[in-house]
Amino acid sequence: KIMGNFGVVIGNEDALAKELEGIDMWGGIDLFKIADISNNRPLTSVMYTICKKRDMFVKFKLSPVKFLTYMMTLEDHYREVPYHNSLHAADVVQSVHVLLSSAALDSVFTDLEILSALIASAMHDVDHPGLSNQYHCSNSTELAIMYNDASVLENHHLAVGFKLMQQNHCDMFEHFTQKQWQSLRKMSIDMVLATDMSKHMQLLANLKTMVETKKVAASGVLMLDNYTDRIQVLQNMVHCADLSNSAKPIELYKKWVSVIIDEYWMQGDVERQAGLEISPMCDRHNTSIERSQVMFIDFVVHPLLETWADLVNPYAQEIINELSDNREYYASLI
Ligand SMILES: COc1ccc(-c2ccn(C[C@@H](O)CN3CCOCC3)n2)cc1OC1CCCC1
Ligand SMILES: [Zn+2]
Repeated sequence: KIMGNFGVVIGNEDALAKELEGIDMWGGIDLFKIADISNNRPLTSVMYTICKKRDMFVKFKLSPVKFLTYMMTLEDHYREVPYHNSLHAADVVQSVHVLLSSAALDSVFTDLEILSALIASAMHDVDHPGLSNQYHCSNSTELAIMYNDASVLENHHLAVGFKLMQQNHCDMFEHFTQKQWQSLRKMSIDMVLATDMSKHMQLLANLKTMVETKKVAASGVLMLDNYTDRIQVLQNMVHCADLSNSAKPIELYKKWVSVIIDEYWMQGDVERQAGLEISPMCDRHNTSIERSQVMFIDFVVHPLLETWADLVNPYAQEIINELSDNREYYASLI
């Protein structure tokens, strides 16, 4: 009875059903609660529910059993770190699902592009060690050597995510044509590599250019007529979802702040122990949580989400409003 209604076998399906009702809405689900009632399978249950809703099993002849076996294996390969665990992956999957549903993107993307964005989101931080790229490169760790200091973590997440697909009973894309497989793989790789924060400025610049030159059909949907434009919108969508905590309802946002700070401070402790320079905002003995959130919103999150809102205007205004309210909340605590 692996099938359950949400891909996971638990005692209380109806409690999970209740919690997942808001899955199509921005901030509509509480992943911390879903982790509790899904027997700590938030990623599997969210991904299964969304793919079911989007009829992906029929569209791509996916074996639900193989899909679930892969998703549970993928979820098992997320580490028990405070932030970059399967809860965060589930959050990014659900956020991408909502961003994809924006009216401005209505029937803009193909089913394969949508599936690729969901798969990329599900695997985008798998086996994250809770230590940053900077840490790996500064210390020439095994991963840094493996990937020559270039998007070290992101390359690792992709390698793990795709390697697991080759495992027994995990080959859910067995019915894909070579063309479909190559396309999904290339798009997923391009999206996950774009979650490297060192690519943020370049991604934002591309998005701004797209907004300035955007072509909109009479129906109001975006016109994207080449791979470069299409993948840039998908990359920015996943990147927005990855950094969207501060644009969610304040109670959820506060939970994300407490776990990301734990991870930053754990990294700072490792650096202090090793006599290394402590990374920005990672020193538990001198970080103002409120000030750093306000700065992160002002310098990173708001510029990105505001540009995204321009692209899909006016369908992301609620996200911008939520972000501004949350910024004021932390600014008032400084
Ligand atoms: C809810 O707040 C956040 C949500 C997500 C992130 C976030 C996502 C990816 N990153 C990048 C790090 O994975 C890499 N860093 C390099 C510096 O060392 C620590 C590791 N950070 C950050 C957040 O706040 C930070 C803590 C105070 C202000 C900024
Ligand atoms: Zn992430």
